[in-house]
Parts: sequence; structure tokens; C-alpha cells
Amino acid sequence: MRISVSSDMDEPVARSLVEELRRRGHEVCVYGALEPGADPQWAFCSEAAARDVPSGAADLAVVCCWTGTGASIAANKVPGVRAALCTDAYTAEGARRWNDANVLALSLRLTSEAVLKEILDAWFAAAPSEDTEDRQNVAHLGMLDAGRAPRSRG
Ligand SMILES: O=C(CO)[C@H](O)[C@H](O)COP(=O)(O)O
Repeated sequence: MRISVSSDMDEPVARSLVEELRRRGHEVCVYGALEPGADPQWAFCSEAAARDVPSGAADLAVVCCWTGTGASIAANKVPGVRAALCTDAYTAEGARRWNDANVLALSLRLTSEAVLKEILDAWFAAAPSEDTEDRQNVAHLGMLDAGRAPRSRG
């Protein structure tokens, strides 16, 4: 799988993320503080990595910042992106299963090396749900992106 990874901080867990993905056989492209000479601001590097997913340059992006919030907010501004901030394996599995998330957002502060591996295991093991309501929800996100969403049913 081709995976784009961004981080606004050169933290050990961000380096471990890249190493772990490469160890698992993925092709990794890095942005932000992980890329020599690049702009390490969270909104910019998260956007750059996230854009690779709808453009087709990557199959998945993982965006990181200290809290994970800025990275996920920036990624979710990119049309076609469904970024999920995951702090544990259960959330990662649900993000793939129920949200068909295509960008994983991580908090550099909260994610230990052990939890990182658990999150990656859960993320890659899960598949998007075929349930009709789950597909309707994900389709609704696409409509919101396109500005064509019908009025919310609340
Ligand atoms: O979590 C973040 C954004 O959501 C950033 O990583 C955090 O704001 C970086 O802070 P600083 O530039 O002061 O090191």
C-alpha cells in the first residue's frame, strides 16, 4: 500500500510510525517535520498528506500533530477525505468499519509505541461495513463534500 505520512513535529513516535509502516511492506512518502526542508506547520503538512488520498497518489494517509486535532481538522477539509482521530485500537477498527475512514490521524502526545502498533493492527485488519445504513452515512459525507447533501434528517 502507498501511504503518505505527515507530522509537524519530529517526535520518536512519528519516526516509529514510518519505520513500522515500511517494516510492514508499505511504500511511505513523508511530509512536514519528517521531510528535510519542508514546511512543518500542522495545517499545511496534514493537508499535503491528505490530498494524496483523493488524488490517487496514496491509498492511505496518516497525519500527526501533538494533539491530533489540528491534523484531523486540516485533513477533513480536503474533499473526499474521511479522517479519524484514533487514540486506541477499538476506535481505529470502528473508524474503518463504520466510517470507511481513509485518513488516520494520530496524537503524538497520547500514542505510545505499543498503542501505535495496536492501532495499525486494528486499522489494517478492519474492512468497511456493507451495512446499508453505514453505506448511507458514508455516502452522506460524500454529498456534504460536494455541497449536494439533502437537508439533514437531524
Ligand atoms: O497539536 C497541534 C495542533 O493541533 C500541534 O502539534 C501543536 O500546536 C504544535 O505546537 P508548537 O508549534 O507550539 O510546538
